[in-house]
Amino acid sequence: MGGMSESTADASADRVPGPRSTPAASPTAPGDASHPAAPEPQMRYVDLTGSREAAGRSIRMRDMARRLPQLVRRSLGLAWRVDRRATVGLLLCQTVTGVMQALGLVAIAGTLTALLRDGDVYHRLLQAWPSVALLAGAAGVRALLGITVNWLSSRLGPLVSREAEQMLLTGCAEVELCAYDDPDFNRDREAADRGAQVTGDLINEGQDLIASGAGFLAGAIVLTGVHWVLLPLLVAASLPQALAQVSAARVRYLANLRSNGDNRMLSVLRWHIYTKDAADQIRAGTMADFLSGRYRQTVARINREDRAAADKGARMSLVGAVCGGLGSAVVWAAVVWLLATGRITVGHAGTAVFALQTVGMSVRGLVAVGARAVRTGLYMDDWTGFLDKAGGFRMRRGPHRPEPPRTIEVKSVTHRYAGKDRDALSDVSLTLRRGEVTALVGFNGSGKSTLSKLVSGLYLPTDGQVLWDGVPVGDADPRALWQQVALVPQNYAHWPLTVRENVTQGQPVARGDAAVREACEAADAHEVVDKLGAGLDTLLAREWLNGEELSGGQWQRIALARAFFRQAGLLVLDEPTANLDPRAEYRIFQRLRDLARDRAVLLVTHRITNVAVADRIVVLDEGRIVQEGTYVQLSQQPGLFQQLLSYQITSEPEAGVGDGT
Ligand SMILES: Nc1ncnc2c1ncn2[C@@H]1O[C@H](COP(=O)(O)OP(=O)(O)OP(=O)(O)O)[C@@H](O)[C@H]1O
Repeated sequence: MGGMSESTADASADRVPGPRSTPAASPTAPGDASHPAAPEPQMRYVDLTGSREAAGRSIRMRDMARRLPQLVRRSLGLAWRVDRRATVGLLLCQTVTGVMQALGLVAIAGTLTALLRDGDVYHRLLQAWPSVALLAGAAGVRALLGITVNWLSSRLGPLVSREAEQMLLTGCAEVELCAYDDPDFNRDREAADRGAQVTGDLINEGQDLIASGAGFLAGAIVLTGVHWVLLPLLVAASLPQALAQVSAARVRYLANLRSNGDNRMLSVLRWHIYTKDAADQIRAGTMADFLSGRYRQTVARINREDRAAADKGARMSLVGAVCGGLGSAVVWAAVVWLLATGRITVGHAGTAVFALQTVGMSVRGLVAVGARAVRTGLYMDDWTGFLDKAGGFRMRRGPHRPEPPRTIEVKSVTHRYAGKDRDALSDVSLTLRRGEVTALVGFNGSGKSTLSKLVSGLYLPTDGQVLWDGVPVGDADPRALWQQVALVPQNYAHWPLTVRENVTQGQPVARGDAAVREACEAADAHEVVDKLGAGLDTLLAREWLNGEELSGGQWQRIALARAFFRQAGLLVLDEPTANLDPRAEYRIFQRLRDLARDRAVLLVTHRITNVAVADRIVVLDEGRIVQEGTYVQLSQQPGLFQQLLSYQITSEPEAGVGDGT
């Protein structure tokens, strides 16, 4: 088959690439390595593969025949999207290859007919040479075209995969934040990620299908020209082998699907074992043996599935090959019979031999590549399905473009996370005002961070309303709304970018570095920057070339500078001083009043002694507001605030005393 790309022969096409994203979930039922006698729970990630299992079961001859033209169109569509000229080049090459194949077969007939004629050898050779020249020329052109097809396909494949990844990244940025709390969304996103990785494979597979199709057509035309009975006979003889290949492909796909949860588990374990995040705890906790044991157990389960699928596939292929062999014997017997009964000449019989080989190879190629393309198509369905509906969570909010808010009203808001059986917030009402600092305090899990995310429009409430100057956040254009939000979340990002980019978040302002330095000073991050080798140009990533690593508190100062840099009408600080030393913490709290002059500030903190800076303190307990007032009012009122205050005064008698400079 001219033009069939090298990847066709690559057995690695059976691989199922694991999800590459940072795992969001953590193992849920760790065993106890110190008590090997205790039965170890078989921890596995749940993987709901119902619909994909059904799709996998559809890898049958009929479905495959229906899907193949769609897949070729899809592969060409993708190629067209990234490089039109290369796509046209590929199609041209494949068409010419098919024509050359047919010409080659015709030339064989001409050569054999000339050579087998009566007369002297010299005369016969003279008559045969134009056909021999055509045969050699066609073979040479096909070889060249094959190389060109490989070259163009291998250029297009990676481009297509990168494009598919880009589309996925864009798709992910367009979903509601709550999507990430939904297990179905996370599973679909991982599946889509894997689909994006294999999109490039479809280019090669599409080309191989076209090449096989062209080879089949060329051989079929020539074979029918020799005698009409040969083609249907050959196709019928190839069927058992084709069926066996398709069944083996289905078995492998379903085995991969069954190992999906385990593959995800492996990627989670790999991430924890490889990366720096947990490296200290793996060592100090002597967890290496436990983790690699868990890894081995999971791999063993996957291997068992793979082995069973390989054995079953091999058995099917064997039966197919035996039936195929018998079928071929029938076809060859037919050729001999046609020759013996004078229905075809010796020259035609010779042509039939070559045409039979061409058609047989093409049919086998069509089935083998077809089965693989259908499997690739199923993975790609995960990708396109996800893009079409962004996992069902695409943001659909209104067009309103908010100004810096004067008031933000939270009106009887109730919020429940996906899959939870209780509300994180119940019937909460409060108003934030420009020029005021509002503090949220309460025990862990009382709903403070949830409320701050609702106020920022990151989540939309399950019930009730959050109104920015009277307009529900759901009616606002999310990008325009978030341009008015400066947020320091509890877990702020350590972007592997320069200090400048970390502060500007890639959105510099006209005042340039002067504004960046001002924000750094307000957050006490200037002390950090001054000590860095390249100042604002320093790359904050140790593993990277020329990068520098910051301490936890230094990172928090950068995160604060990031928020102070942003010209936004709402400043949300969720535990902004958790990692700061007492002096830095004191300074930040002192600056809050200044910052609140032209914006609304929402402060979430456990530093009860420091919330005196707030104009109003809201005390949350189990998702409900239980107290509200000034520091003086609440500290004199019996209730939860007094209780929280008493714990902190006992444990932090010195907090908030002087700046010590
Ligand atoms: N993404 C989420 N998905 C599901 N449940 C969540 C999620 N985030 C928080 N919760 C639940 O909502 C409740 C409130 O959590 P929230 O983070 O708002 O509390 P918090 O007061 O900020 O706690 P902390 O002081 O520990 O930061 C908790 O019961 C928590 O388990």
